[in-house]
Amino acid sequence: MLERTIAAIGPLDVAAMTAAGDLHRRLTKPAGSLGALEDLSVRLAGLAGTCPPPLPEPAAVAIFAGDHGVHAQAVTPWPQEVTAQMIANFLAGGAVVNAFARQAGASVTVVDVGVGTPLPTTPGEPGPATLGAPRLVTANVRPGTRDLAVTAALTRDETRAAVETGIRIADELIDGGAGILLTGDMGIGNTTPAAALIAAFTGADPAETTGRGTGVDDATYARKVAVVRDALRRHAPDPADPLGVLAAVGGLEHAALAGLILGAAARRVPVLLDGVIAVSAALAAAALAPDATGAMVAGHRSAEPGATVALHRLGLEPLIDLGLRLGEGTGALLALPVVTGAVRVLHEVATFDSAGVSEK
Ligand SMILES: Cc1cc2ncn([C@H]3O[C@H](COP(=O)(O)O)[C@@H](O)[C@H]3O)c2cc1C
Ligand SMILES: O=C(O)c1cccnc1
Repeated sequence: MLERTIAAIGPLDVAAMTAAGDLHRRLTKPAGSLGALEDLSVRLAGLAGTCPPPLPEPAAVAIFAGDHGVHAQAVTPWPQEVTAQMIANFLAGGAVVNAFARQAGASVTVVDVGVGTPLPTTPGEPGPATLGAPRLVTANVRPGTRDLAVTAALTRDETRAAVETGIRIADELIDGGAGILLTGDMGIGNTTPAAALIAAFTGADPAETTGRGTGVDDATYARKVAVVRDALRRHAPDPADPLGVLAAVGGLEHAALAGLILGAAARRVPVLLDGVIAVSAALAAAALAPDATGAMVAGHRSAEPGATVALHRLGLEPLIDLGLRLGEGTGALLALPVVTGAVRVLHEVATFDSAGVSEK
């Protein structure tokens, strides 16, 4: 499934991009006046292979949840059970991501790809990922990763299973009608593997890729950087072997998000990236299929320093920069109206000719 998906990912359609650029020049506004929205809409035309590209509606957030063996290294002050407890909160509609999803009109799908503690009784309906009320998909590859400070976090088979879960969720959501996918994550400790992945794929120093996550103190931060540094030394992951990197120092939600991104790219549907977990997964997706970057839209710049390192490597400019450091998909949801607006311009704005407006 992974190989088939990678093979389906192709470059942007140049003719559709040229048509979008030409259309922009005829719309009733000074050329270039919509800044980054113009480039984005041109790229989305290239992704869709048509101008104007379809409006990115409806939107579907997929929150991949997993636990982390590296929690044992005290890299986060939060107990591991919070991952499962937050899943219950997502399904009950009480988290920040739910509030923003309601505002944006987006569906929420929670995927247990590797939660390590039992889920509290879940009010959500189990079943396939579709558009609608928050729902839970159970696809638990293993109950949390192994401790990457001691051994490889995952086997290659487990990594592939998580990536393919992400691809399957992308397919289900798109088959259900989604016009854009948004990445979400939940996993106490997951900023540590994200920092390790970004360092492994970019070659940046762990001090540049590691942040304070949920807000760790100085001692915990120093420990976290050391854990990432030691893990890279121990595993020496090869960036030319993306599954190997994910297996050595990644997480199940990171692997599944890489799959979601690849799945969206293969279907030529845009995928709006959230924060540092998402962009670390995006580096893995781009290493597996370089053309996948054509489908990626960076929602926001996470306050986590690794996010900026990853975005730079991916060549993506984030749409908003609000100092968010939450995850869940919150930054992607806030950016969604910007993406929709960029495309709507190509659908609805009059041309100088049609509106009888004089050109300069
Ligand atoms: C109540 C709560 C809600 C969250 N929602 C997202 N995260 C975010 O914080 C975690 C990563 O940070 P670290 O690596 O420092 O543990 C992830 O679960 C991420 O999704 C949350 C964290 C907490 C505590
Ligand atoms: O950028 C993120 O996604 C993020 C930042 C801090 C904690 N959890 C997630």
